[in-house]
Amino acid sequence: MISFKALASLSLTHPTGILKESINLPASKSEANRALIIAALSGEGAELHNLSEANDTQLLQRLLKSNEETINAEDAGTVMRFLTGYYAVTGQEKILTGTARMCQRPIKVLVDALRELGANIEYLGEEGYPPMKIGGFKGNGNNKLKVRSDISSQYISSLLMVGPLLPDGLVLELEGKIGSRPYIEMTLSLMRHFGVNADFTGNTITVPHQQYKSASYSIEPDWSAASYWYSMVALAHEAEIDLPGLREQSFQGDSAIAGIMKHLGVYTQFTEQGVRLSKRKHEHHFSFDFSDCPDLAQTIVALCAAMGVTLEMTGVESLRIKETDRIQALQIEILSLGCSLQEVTDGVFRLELGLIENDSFSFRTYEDHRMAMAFAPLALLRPTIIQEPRVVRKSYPRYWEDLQKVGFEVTESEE
Ligand SMILES: O=C(O)C1=C[C@@H](OP(=O)(O)O)[C@@H](O)[C@H](O)C1
Ligand SMILES: C=C(OP(=O)(O)O)C(=O)O
Repeated sequence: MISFKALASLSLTHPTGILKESINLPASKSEANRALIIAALSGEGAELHNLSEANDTQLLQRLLKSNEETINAEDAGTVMRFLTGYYAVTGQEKILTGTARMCQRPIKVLVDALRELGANIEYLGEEGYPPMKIGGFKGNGNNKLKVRSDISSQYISSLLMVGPLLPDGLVLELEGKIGSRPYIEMTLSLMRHFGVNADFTGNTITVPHQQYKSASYSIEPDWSAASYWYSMVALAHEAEIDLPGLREQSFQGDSAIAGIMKHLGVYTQFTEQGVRLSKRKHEHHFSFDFSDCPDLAQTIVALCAAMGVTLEMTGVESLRIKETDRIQALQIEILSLGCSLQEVTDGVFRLELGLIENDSFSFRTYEDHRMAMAFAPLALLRPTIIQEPRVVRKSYPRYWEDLQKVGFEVTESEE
């Protein structure tokens, strides 16, 4: 048994290229982390099933029980943003910090909005970034706010979840482009599931003052994690992969992967149990706007580069402020596939193809789980080394074991 947690890098090959298996995906960390915050805000009674084994969810569960003054959100964006709203409005005195990268991920939009609502938040380092000291809520602030929605939807989700607790509720007017919109809808859907009404019309979201009600909720498997299995099916010689538990009517915007992959070589059959993926012909050019599903961009760039599909993509502005600068990380890593990714006009990126000349690949992961998971399927083409494989723990800790289940040979690498 290999301890993937301890490895500096690992080597992947797939001797047959034939994939036939049923894979139990981890539960969605996005759904789980909303449900945990709502459960904490509603007091007793919320019953959550299938909570994710993802570190982001395990961490939030631990932190919500912690009496420590200093709270470390590590590299988890939802944990940082959701706890900021939660501690601020419940008046808990906390110092909230994270990894070095987390302290470079902006939080000003959320902090400004919470201050207007009556929160007391002080930056302990650079203005606009964690770490922060939170405490002492005076709940008589202005409850009608204008909030920028073009940087991160997590600020909006954080505000919405505490909205029902505010004495006069909350009215948010979203300014600018609405990025990652399905994540805002997911927040509202889960709030409704726990008995709270909210209205989203045009650019305005209204959440009256109300109480969350107890309910039970079973977290759906993670559609973002499913995207790597789509990639593997597309690159395999033969494949039939079942992903039980996924729903066609999902709260997760990343279920868009089913539609995307119609063009890129995978047929999705929705069954009573979940989905069944099989191979179909792919197109040779693909254009897509990732504004609603930014976490799928790395999967699609790596896959198109490997399959020789030219790609034009937009809606990827937020990629620069995630676990790493994902645009830059992609630009560097696809060089070994002979490809380049260039911004051709403002916000429009084009993947230019080249010849794959290497007999094997080695990919760096930049402390970003999605770099590791998006490039690993390329081991179906050439022996592939993935550096710092432990990054997958953020959302999909059993990823490497699941690859072994479908016949990948996964060994420790010297590199
Ligand atoms: O709310 C959420 O659960 C998330 C929202 C998205 O972030 P942005 O809103 O910052 O794009 C997404 O990239 C992230 O993985 C999870
Ligand atoms: C961007 C991500 O997560 P977060 O922003 O929650 O750290 C992600 O999981 O791809």
